[in-house]
Amino acid sequence: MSVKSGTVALVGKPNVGKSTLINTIIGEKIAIVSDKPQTTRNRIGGILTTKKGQIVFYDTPGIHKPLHRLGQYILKVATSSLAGSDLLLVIVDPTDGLRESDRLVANHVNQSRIPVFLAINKVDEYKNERLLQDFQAKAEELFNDIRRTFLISAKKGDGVEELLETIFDFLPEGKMLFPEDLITDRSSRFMASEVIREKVLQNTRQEIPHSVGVVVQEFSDEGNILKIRADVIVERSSQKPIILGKGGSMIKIIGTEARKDLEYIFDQKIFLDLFVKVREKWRDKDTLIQEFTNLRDELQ
Ligand SMILES: Nc1nc2c(ncn2[C@@H]2O[C@H](COP(=O)(O)OP(=O)(O)OP(=O)(O)O)[C@@H](O)[C@H]2O)c(=O)[nH]1
Repeated sequence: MSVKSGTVALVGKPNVGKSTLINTIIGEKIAIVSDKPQTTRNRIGGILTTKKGQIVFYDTPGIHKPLHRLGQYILKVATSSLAGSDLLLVIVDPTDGLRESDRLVANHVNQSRIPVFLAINKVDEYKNERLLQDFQAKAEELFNDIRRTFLISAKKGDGVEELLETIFDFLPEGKMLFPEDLITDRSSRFMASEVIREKVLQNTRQEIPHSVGVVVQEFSDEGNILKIRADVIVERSSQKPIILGKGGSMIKIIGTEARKDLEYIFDQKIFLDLFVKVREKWRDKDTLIQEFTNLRDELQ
């Protein structure tokens, strides 16, 4: 029997809901989510397999103006993820409006000459119909090759079913690209480092979230327990006490929340040990960026 298959890159400025949508589509946590822009640093594949076929969705970092070397790398991952996709799913956020950063996204998308589906996300928070129509018209003007526009809520799942059906209809006939029980192209080790980083992002403020890298030093399955030891890297010594918290209270919260999520994801008991380390200005040093962000493979 023939099936439909192809790759779809989720594209948009930071914070529009790309990672939330990929998690809703796959029905599992594939990509971490926070209310801070530039949460996603890597290209992360989420694999949807149904009777109709298989779609590989790529969550990409938000397209933005880079402020440091790490930002340049992340932008490169975001823009190079577009190439080779069968379809771009561009996400815009009416609660934030259209900004310069959406125009930056449109430049990259239009240059790619890949067909576009436009998803207007967070409609659960944006109920005024006239304003929404206005927003939709302005967003559609930005992109050259829009085939369809959808109003969705990635968080609540509204409109997502119709979106998926239409993507399947659009994709060519082909063969399954991955084994049918696989839901991501990322390793368990990668997931562990991302979930730890998510908990840092969710529990800290201002510049801390963006200054953090996570390196998994040990990941060993000891039968009845999965042992994970990881370093949380910050870029200034003044940031270390903030991550540790009073008497170690903050790192304890981060560790407990990460352990609970990882136990759910891996369906296994986990022993998680976290260490906070300082590497001055790591976000501006090439070798340290590759070491602390899992970007090494993507940038080759
Ligand atoms: N109300 C509402 N909030 C949403 C929806 N989708 C995402 N959000 C919120 O928007 C914020 C950003 O979501 P993410 O999924 O991390 O966004 P992203 O586009 O992947 O962000 P980057 O990694 O920075 O590129 C989070 O606080 C989400 O909970 C939605 O449909 N409705």
